[in-house]
Amino acid sequence: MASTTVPVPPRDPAPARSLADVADVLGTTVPDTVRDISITGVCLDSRAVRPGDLYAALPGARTHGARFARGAAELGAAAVLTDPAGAELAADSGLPLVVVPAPRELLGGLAAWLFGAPAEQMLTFGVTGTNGKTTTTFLLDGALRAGGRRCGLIGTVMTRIVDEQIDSKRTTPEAPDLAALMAQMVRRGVEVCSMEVSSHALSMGRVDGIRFDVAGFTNLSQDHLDFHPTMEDYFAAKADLFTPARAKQGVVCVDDEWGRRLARESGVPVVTFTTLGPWSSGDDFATSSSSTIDADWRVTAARPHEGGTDFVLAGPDGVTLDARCPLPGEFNVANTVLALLMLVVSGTAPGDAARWLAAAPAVPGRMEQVGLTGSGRPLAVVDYAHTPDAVATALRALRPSASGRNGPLVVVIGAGGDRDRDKRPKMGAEAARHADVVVVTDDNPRSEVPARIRASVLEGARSVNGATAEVLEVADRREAIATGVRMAGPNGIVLVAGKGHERGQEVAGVVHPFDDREVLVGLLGRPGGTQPVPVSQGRNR
Ligand SMILES: CC(=O)N[C@H]1[C@@H](OP(=O)(O)OP(=O)(O)OC[C@H]2O[C@@H](n3ccc(=O)[nH]c3=O)[C@H](O)[C@@H]2O)O[C@H](CO)[C@@H](O)[C@@H]1O[C@H](C)C(=O)N[C@@H](C)C(=O)N[C@H](CCC(=O)O)C(=O)O
Ligand SMILES: Nc1ncnc2c1ncn2[C@@H]1O[C@H](COP(=O)(O)OP(=O)(O)OP(=O)(O)O)[C@@H](O)[C@H]1O
Ligand SMILES: N[C@H](CCC[C@H](N)C(=O)O)C(=O)O
Repeated sequence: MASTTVPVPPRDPAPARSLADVADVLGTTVPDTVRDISITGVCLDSRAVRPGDLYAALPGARTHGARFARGAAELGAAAVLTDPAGAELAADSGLPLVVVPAPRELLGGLAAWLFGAPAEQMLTFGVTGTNGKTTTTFLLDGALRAGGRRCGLIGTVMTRIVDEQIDSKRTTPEAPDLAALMAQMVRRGVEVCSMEVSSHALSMGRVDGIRFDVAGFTNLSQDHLDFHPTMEDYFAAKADLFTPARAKQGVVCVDDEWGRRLARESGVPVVTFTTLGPWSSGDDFATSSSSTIDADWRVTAARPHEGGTDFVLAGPDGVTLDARCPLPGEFNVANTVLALLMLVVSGTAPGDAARWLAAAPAVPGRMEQVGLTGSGRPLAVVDYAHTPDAVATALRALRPSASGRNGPLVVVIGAGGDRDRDKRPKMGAEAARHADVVVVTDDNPRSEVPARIRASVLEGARSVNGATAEVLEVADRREAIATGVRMAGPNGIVLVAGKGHERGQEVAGVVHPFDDREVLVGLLGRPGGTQPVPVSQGRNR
């Protein structure tokens, strides 16, 4: 089906409610003089207010939204919801104020109420974890489409309502936008919504007011330690999705210790699975029975092939299922099993789920082969690896292909500014451990000094004992990619990591158009269409 793209999320007005009713839902009251004011929406960004909105003026890390109440009034806001500090700041806006101690905590419930609890009118899948959320939601969405369902998708790469594509501002939208989006989905007959649930979203109440039919957990490894003080806090944020207020049931990958802990501590019933075992690449299925991890389902055999992996999944009561991961990279088997079991626990027959998943399309910017290869050109792959674990995972997945081609494995890598500083040297170190050549460059420096970020990545790359990788610094990303292509040579592989589907490079508050894939196409030429990368996968953990 052809897709259309619109620049901003669609938002229909909500059914009109009186300000008195709104205040009542928030557990407070408003003066009689303003009780009949009509509210037809809620918005927490003064710049996006529409006539009739309740402007939620929230305190933040950088500023207080109440400072922008006058701007909201100019755009037609009908009233302001804020806290006592905001009430003072918003006093000159001329708008009626609804004042509560912690407005962010009430926003999700309010938005859900205003829009008629849209999440309850669809089947909802929520996926969390450090890596794999986008991939798993795309797999769910692709499978359900293959099964003929009308679908909605919300995540980092895009938001989609049936066949309409909308750019995503972030991984998980703020609660008012989410409720409005879901109301649109319901209006357009969406039966199933698959969405990513970031730890920021869970911590900041963006999914309050939604109780997912099935929650899924991929894995946990270091990221976002700028926002979460510790890994423990990061885990707690993710684990919160597995509580009765947020989900009815869950599926948990127990390949890592965090997943095993989540399975033990989950507040909702969960089905667990592991993909670990001595199965490995090769022409024949290698079987495994020795994994000691306790899990309801396990991958017992696997056979990688061009563009994916066929595998056998064994479940309770001796059930076995032949399934296919339609994406390259062994790590995608875990994402596929997660999607498969989320479908199964929601009532899809296992055989149907496996068949539909095998037909799911590739995910933009995830292990995506770009540009022409052969005739003196290397194999170029764009991947969104932007954590130490993902960098290692992506490079491990490509190593067998590099060996097969008898060429070097080159990675072009940077780390984002205004994000977890501690992950930078670790990303550099993983790059040096798993690649032959590391080209360190910029990746959205944002407000930081780019050279300092690069220095941190370089420091990690150069500190690995015994690593033989050649480490280069090329500040300009376009030039760095060209260097990576050159260094890979005709037999090598160049992995351009970190930006995946992104179409901009954010420097000092300005987003400059930039797409790794376009740069590679410029260097290597455009094939008939992008295909999944033909990695011959070995064990890559
Ligand atoms: C840490 C974080 O997530 N912060 C988000 C949070 O910021 P904040 O509460 O500190 O707000 P602030 O910037 O101080 O502003 C205060 C209030 O004034 C409002 N405001 C501000 C300026 C203005 O002109 N008008 C206006 O109304 C803002 O909307 C906000 O409500 O609320 C803001 C309003 O929605 C978000 O823009 C901001 O996201 C920032 C930009 C961000 O980069 N978030 C990223 C890290 C994020 O959320 N990422 C996760 C994915 C992570 C993953 O990879 O797993 C995501 O779900 O996207
Ligand atoms: N199950 C997995 N285990 C380890 N690494 C993975 C897994 N799935 C994906 N990755 C790696 O992580 C990168 C990001 O994958 P994906 O976009 O699916 O994750 P995400 O959780 O949505 O990330 P983000 O929250 O930053 O959007 C991929 O490009 C790949 O390198
Ligand atoms: N969702 C992640 C994406 C990071 C991607 C990378 N390109 C960067 O800018 O750090 C974040 O916002 O931290």
